[in-house]
Amino acid sequence: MDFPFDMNALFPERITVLDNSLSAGRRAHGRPDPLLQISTVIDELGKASAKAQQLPAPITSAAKLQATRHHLYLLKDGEQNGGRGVIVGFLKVGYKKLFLLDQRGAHLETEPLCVLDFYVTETLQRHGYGLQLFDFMLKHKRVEPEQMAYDRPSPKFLSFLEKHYDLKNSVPQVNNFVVFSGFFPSRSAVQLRKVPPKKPEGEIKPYSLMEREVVREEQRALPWPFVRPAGPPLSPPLLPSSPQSRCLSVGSSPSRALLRPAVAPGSPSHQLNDSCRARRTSSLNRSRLSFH
Ligand SMILES: CC(=O)SCCNC(=O)CCNC(=O)[C@H](O)C(C)(C)COP(=O)(O)OP(=O)(O)OC[C@H]1O[C@@H](n2cnc3c(N)ncnc32)[C@H](O)[C@@H]1OP(=O)(O)O
Repeated sequence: MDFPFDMNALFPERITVLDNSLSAGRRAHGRPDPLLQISTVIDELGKASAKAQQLPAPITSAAKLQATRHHLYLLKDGEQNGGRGVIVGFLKVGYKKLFLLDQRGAHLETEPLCVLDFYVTETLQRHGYGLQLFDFMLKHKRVEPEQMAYDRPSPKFLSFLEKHYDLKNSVPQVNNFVVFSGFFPSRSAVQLRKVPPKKPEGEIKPYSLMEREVVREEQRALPWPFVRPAGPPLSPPLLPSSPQSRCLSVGSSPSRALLRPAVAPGSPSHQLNDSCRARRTSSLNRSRLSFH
């Protein structure tokens, strides 16, 4: 991806780590970083990533990065574009409070580092750039791939994780985060706490909101399970098979959702949870067949 300005001047390093300051590190001649140009790069990458993943709206933008404590790793090839450099791709990570199910189905409160967005320019995919970005991030964050959670990984990303890090056995969840079998034993007691049996309402957030779900939530007036008033939907309804389709339970905002008690097998809620789990699993299976 090339831009009408010099990437090498903007991003001195091959891989730049950006946080909410959007500072690329160098302050040429005492002047601040050209924030506008950096913002343009992030916004365009976010749009390209959303398009590649068929998301309704970007989950990465300069404004979103400024508003969070996420880290964005940006990879350039400094020799392309007549020596001005091109942006190859990016990887965005951040810590999230998540309620996850371990292998035995017990709810656990966790706060892992999550991969939230990941994109390499179409023409440069399968050249090892994604691996360079990911390896850099692992070292920078001092984390192992199996200790991380993955926010609705795409088929390509699942293939990437299996190929490079041998991550293939995911532990079923009721939200759309994916964790692999090494996740639970490898976490320290501090990072992984078993959920106490009872907590005051509102304190526990059962299913954490995904970045990409927030995009949809921002367009909604009322959270599930409240029924929307009559009138046209604010965003198009999702087909069960569409890439944006979600388990309804994930749509509950963490700031609004309450921990629901266990439900009896056969009850409507139980069936809903089952159908959500089945849908995610089937979507993972389906996605493995649909690489192109
Ligand atoms: C939580 C999330 O962020 S989910 C969103 C992930 N992002 C996307 O799906 C956007 C589109 N895809 C991409 O941008 C890239 O393919 C990435 C970021 C997933 C991987 O980056 P790359 O530079 O292509 O990865 P890299 O070259 O290091 O590794 C290649 C491996 O990735 C996987 N992969 C990459 N592209 C593809 C593809 N088109 N089809 C299937 N697998 C692919 C394969 O395992 C591939 O190995 P192979 O070529 O031997 O089959």
